[in-house]
Amino acid sequence: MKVGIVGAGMVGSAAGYAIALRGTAAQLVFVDHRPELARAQAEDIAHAVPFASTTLVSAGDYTDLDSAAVVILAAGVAQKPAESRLDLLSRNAEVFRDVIGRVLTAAPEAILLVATNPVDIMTRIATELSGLPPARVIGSGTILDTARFRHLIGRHLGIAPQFVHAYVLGEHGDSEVLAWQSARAGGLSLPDCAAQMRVALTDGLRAEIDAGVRNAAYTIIEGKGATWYGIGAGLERIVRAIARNEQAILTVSVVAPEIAGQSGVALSVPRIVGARGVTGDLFPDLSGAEATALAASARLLSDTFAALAL
Ligand SMILES: NC(=O)C1=CN([C@@H]2O[C@H](COP(=O)(O)OP(=O)(O)OC[C@H]3O[C@@H](n4cnc5c(N)ncnc54)[C@H](O)[C@@H]3O)[C@@H](O)[C@H]2O)C=CC1
Ligand SMILES: CC(=O)C(=O)O
Repeated sequence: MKVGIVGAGMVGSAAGYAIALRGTAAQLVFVDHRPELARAQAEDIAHAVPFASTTLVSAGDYTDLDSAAVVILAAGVAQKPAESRLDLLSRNAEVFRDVIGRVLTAAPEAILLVATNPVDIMTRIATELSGLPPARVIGSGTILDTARFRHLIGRHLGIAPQFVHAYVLGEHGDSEVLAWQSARAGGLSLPDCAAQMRVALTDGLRAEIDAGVRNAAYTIIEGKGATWYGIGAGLERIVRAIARNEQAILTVSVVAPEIAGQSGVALSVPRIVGARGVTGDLFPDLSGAEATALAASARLLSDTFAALAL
């Protein structure tokens, strides 16, 4: 399978590195409006391949995306310290107006995988600009927030995060919703698992985990200017689900006819991902407060999109 990556900065290159190390794609092509950056990233990542896989890594222009099955969109500006993801919207909408048509001319059959922030609204914009069915325009959504949630729960309980089933829903951003009610580990609810592992799961501890997930990007950006490893691995995970037609359950963002009281909004719930893109949604049990917060998150995304003159 051929994968294209438009935007060869920190996120695009981290995704490409993860894909090349795991051999998820047979061929990987970087495109950037700074061609020298795309070339340098491709060359650097190609030098990792002999240690790991047989992925052919190159840089090119849009025409080199021909026959790509997936194109990752990681082009645009990223947050500076104290900026929110929503602050990036008008600048990155402009980038997508430049990029989407060119990608589809070269690779009309591709699934678009959006990473650029604010990712939910950029997914909605990419869906509108491309005219593709929503199943084929997938935002990375809260895949990263879900990983952060599983990491913190697993660390607290003393179990590997792969065995924690807990999801972050809604916006990939400040209004996201940690779905505690449905979270499980080892077939147990979290309170039961915590009791059997003899660890406390107090309200204070839940609040600490909530803040750790919600504020992770701000803390990391404060420390090193941007985040890239987590999302790079998350993007590889989505590409793998498509490449292997896994029907994996991942929290990704697609435009839905109606969700959490809003129509046409893109936000994350657990979704089934395979070769045809997203083919189904799952709705975890939510507490009353979680359902209210999800509706508020959907409303925020809907209102922000409506305020954007496309
Ligand atoms: N979805 C998620 O969970 C995450 C999303 N992000 C987002 O990913 C995006 C990229 O972040 P970084 O890689 O850190 O930024 P970066 O600045 O390192 O890379 C962005 C790249 O886009 C390129 N670019 C800009 N305009 C372009 C255009 N019109 N055509 C082609 N290429 C263009 C730039 O030359 C640059 O190489 C940001 O919007 C950031 O907020 C970052 C982390 C996590
Ligand atoms: C930057 C960003 O969206 C994140 O790390 O969550």
